[in-house]
Amino acid sequence: MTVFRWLCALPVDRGEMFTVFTMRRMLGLHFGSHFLGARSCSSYVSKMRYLMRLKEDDKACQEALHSGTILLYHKLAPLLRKTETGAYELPVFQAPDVSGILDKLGKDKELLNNSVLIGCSDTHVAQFSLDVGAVEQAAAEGLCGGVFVDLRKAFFLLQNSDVPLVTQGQALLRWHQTHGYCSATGRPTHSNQAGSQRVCHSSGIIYYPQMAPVVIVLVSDGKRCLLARQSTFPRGMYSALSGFCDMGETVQETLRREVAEEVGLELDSVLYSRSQHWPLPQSSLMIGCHGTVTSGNTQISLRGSELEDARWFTLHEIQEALKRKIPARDKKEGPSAFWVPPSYAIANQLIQEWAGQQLKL
Ligand SMILES: NC(=O)C1=CN([C@@H]2O[C@H](COP(=O)(O)OP(=O)(O)OC[C@H]3O[C@@H](n4cnc5c(N)ncnc54)[C@H](O)[C@@H]3O)[C@@H](O)[C@H]2O)C=CC1
Ligand SMILES: [Mg+2]
Repeated sequence: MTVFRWLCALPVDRGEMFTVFTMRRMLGLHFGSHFLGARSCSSYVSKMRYLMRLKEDDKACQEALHSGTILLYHKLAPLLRKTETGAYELPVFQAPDVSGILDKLGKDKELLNNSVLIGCSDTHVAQFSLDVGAVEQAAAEGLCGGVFVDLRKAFFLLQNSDVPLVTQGQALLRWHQTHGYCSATGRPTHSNQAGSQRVCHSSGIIYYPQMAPVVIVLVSDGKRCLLARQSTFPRGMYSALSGFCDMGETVQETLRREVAEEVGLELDSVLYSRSQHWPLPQSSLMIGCHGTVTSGNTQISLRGSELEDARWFTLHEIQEALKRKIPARDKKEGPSAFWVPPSYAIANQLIQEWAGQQLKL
């Protein structure tokens, strides 16, 4: 029995997720390699301390903005630029470039101060994102030499390594755009320079950017895996089961409930795999797991209108779907050929991980 199978055998109600986290760390599996990364610890610590300072010190953050880099968005659509090879990249600007563009478009250069901090390079060059939705889109595109693209589409166009920064930038901008008022007093809230919090001066309430916890689980019966589709998904796309955590639930309670609610199955065991920030439609922290059901417990029963279809797929079907161009456009296979979310999405990563483990059995 492989390590994967052995870990999967942990019962869902006794083998708490924490046990699984610890075991995976001890075994040096995926979790460890994500977590430790390749960079030296001291450079990482100094970066994190620098970012902390920028969040706490408005003056230092404003200085960092003037020497930093900025990603641009228009009504939350990131700016992309097509390269000579036909690939898309994320153009970055500096504060004087953005001031110049705003000036040419007749807008107040003060708009630059709405930039929010999203990270910094190894050499402490701060990275910001800014929404220039107040200016005319085509004029801004002309001056910036790119196009503002809906984030969903950008997932298919960008390199995977560019996606986390662009989604983080969009999510933080969206949060500011929807938290302009205090929910207790109705008065305006004010952001700090970094954009890491907003405060209502009248009530003193401080608001912090939030993500909703969501579980996503790839259920397997040992030989096949279960994927489902909502009617709003693009044609032919199936994904792993997912659902928002209810107030007061643990991760394993949500996993068990969502699988029971959506497909009428009872999970036998679960294994934490990885997590991902997902910006759509609003920020979620996706907690990705593998789940198993016993072979006598595989009869799917859909409830209500949430899922349009749910099916068991064989390893061969999954391998074909992973190879397929997405969205599926192969004329021979027809527009509704089965495909899975793009490689950046955690659903895809869970599917790939399952397929890899099946091949080792
Ligand atoms: N990155 C990835 O690979 C994937 C990401 N997702 C994301 O996971 C999220 C949850 O997926 P679903 O299966 O649709 O969830 P779900 O199964 O919990 O159903 C959504 C429904 O739950 C209710 N709900 C409860 N709490 C909510 C909250 N905090 N925000 C919004 N609705 C809430 C609403 O009625 C909503 O229509 C979605 O945002 C989706 O974009 C889903 C699949 C793959
Ligand atoms: Mg769901």
